[in-house]
Amino acid sequence: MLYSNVTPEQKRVKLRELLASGTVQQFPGAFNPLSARLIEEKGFAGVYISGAVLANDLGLPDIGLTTLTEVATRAGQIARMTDLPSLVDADTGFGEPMNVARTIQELENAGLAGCHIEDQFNPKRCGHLDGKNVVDSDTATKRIRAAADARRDLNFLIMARTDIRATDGIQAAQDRAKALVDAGADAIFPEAMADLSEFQAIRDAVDVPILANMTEFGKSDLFTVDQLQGVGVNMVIYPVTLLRIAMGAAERTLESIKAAGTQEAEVENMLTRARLYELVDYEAYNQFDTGVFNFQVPGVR
Ligand SMILES: C[C@](O)(C(=O)O)[C@H](CC(=O)O)C(=O)O
Ligand SMILES: [Mg+2]
Repeated sequence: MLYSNVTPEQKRVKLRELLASGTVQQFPGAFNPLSARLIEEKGFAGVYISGAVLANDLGLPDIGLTTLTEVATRAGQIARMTDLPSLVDADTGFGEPMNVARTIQELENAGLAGCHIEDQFNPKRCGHLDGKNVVDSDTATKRIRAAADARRDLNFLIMARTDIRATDGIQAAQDRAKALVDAGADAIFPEAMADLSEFQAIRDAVDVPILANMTEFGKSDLFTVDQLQGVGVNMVIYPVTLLRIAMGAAERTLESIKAAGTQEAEVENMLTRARLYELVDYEAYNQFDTGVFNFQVPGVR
């Protein structure tokens, strides 16, 4: 009932264990708190909270318009609804190193297990689009050092994302990954890898866990868990997948209602009322104090 009873500290320990397991851990992107429940129920290892989804959900493009407050608030709402560890996309960390330090503490306060901070210039771009720019190594490593020093829970995961592959190639990505690890990064997110051999190149360059971003319509093919396991990847995210599929269904349904004058044909594709109640654990609320409350809805389907 209400929120997860697993503490943020426990979730951070869990995330560390998952990343040390030697097998690829799948983190689908939750587009709202309820979808995090679904991700947990279906047996995934953890929940990813995408900056693109957060921005797009507000009707905005993913170009660094969202604020720390918006991201920490929404990520906290998602994280508290699941027992799983949640990793959030903190974009460029919302400013200079001191802002990055505050970002980390706010995300700790919001109950996240970790976050990633990237080396793009502001305004940032989607990592799979052309025309993005990266900061120099000094600026990038200062961001990560500030992040690592700011945490009060040493298990809060600081993942450094580098977008440098697109601008300077895979060798530069290897060098940048090494520098970010030296600056205190616990894990590396090499963005927009062209193929599996590039993930292998990053694996060869650093000893920390690495993440694969399997976003659709991007620069990378959609590799399977087995393929990613083969090149030493530790964690895979499907950041925008659930939002894309949900919005696709919403669009088709609106068209269908418009054309048919009723949603009747779409009902079979819907989450039923009973299933929705199950996901929000309606029954537990009923049990809370049956003497005072009685929310029973007999025969719900
Ligand atoms: C992972 C990512 O940073 C995100 O915000 O989810 C995006 C995903 C996308 O736009 O498809 C990215 O820059 O790759
Ligand atoms: Mg992002």
